[in-house]
Amino acid sequence: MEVTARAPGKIILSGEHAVVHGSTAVAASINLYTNVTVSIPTAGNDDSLKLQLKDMALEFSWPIGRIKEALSNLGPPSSSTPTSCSIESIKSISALVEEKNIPEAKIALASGVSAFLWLYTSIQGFKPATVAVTSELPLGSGLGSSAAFCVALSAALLALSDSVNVDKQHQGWKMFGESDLELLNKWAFEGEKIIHGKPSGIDNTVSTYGNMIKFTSGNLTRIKSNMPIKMLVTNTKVGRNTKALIAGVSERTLRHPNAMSVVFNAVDSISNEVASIILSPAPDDVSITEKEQKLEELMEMNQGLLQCMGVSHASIETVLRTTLKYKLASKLTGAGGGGCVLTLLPTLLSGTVVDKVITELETCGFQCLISGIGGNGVEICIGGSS
Ligand SMILES: Nc1ncnc2c1ncn2[C@@H]1O[C@H](COP(=O)(O)OP(=O)(O)O)[C@@H](O)[C@H]1O
Ligand SMILES: C[C@@](O)(CCOP(=O)(O)O)CC(=O)O
Ligand SMILES: [Mg+2]
Repeated sequence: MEVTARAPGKIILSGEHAVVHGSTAVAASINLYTNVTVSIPTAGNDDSLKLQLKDMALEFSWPIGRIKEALSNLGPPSSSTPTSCSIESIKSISALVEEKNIPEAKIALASGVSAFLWLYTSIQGFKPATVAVTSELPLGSGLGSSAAFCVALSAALLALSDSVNVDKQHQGWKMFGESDLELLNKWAFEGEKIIHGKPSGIDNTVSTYGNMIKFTSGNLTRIKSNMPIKMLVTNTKVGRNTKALIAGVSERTLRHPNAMSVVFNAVDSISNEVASIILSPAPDDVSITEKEQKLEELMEMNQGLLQCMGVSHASIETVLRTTLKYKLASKLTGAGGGGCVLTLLPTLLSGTVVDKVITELETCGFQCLISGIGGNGVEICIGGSS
């Protein structure tokens, strides 16, 4: 039996980090996906669990007996009850990951492999399987690869469990029903906790549901955009770690609680305004231009507040300076500290200017892409035979 799931990455239009502290944020899915295929053998003598990270040509394999021994404290799997990984289980899982001697240059993968082991054993138990992963998303760049990985993995694993109802006859990509989406989003959040430390849940939620969402304290409101939004995404290619950046903001908050609370409140107002601008009707080009100008100003304000939180970076500042030469507004997206920067491309901006700004950014060594935003969330495709 084989199931493939694909889940999109995301951009955060406003509110990253502050959303971890209860402020509102606005995010949209992008048309770059992570694919996870889970193959469960029906018979045979291969008694191991394999994780193949195809893009990196890496394979990790554990004898099922070894996993059982390490996680002997786990009861039978309960796929309908999302459970947090205890400190004891995370220690056992870390030991299983350490045995694989991940090369130092790729050690950031360790948290993803740990999340994999937790989601797999919690949903499927101690069954042998091969899990293959590919991704169009750059890892650790602010486009939510960690959430897309957890969402696609949870979807494929749940599709093979008794907890969700999937039409096994249906050919091609299909979506889950509303209650199944809620369940898989909760599982993905448990995986994201292992990777991010203290996630807000916005990334797994937008990857699960797709489109555009407003998110506050675990609650989502779907947003139907009333204007075309075109974003240039510039990857500075400066590596960083979301978990460390979130922890840094929390430490700053402990040192300066009053000042940071004002910063988070300002971000909350910005995100609510961003959402209402996107939602409000725009009957003609003039009103679209007015809305774009307001969004640009709010992006600049949000970027200033992200600097206050200490998550900007010299490479991000270079992108800001470069795009400003063309009168374009930018802000970092995701955790910052490097990673990706968003630049709003107004509808009436000429293609020549877009080409010029991209050329100049690429000359600095950055990578640019114009992503489609607001597509479907997670989807699955049943394949193979039982
Ligand atoms: N396709 C994948 N395969 C394995 N691990 C992944 C994959 N995608 C993401 N991860 C895990 O998520 C981490 C990146 O997450 P994070 O630092 O939150 O950045 P982002 O979510 O912005 O890409 C990776 O270092 C890895 O541990
Ligand atoms: C910084 C944060 O707001 C977004 C992190 O996004 P990413 O992992 O950098 O793609 C954290 C979170 O909301 O969980
Ligand atoms: Mg992440």
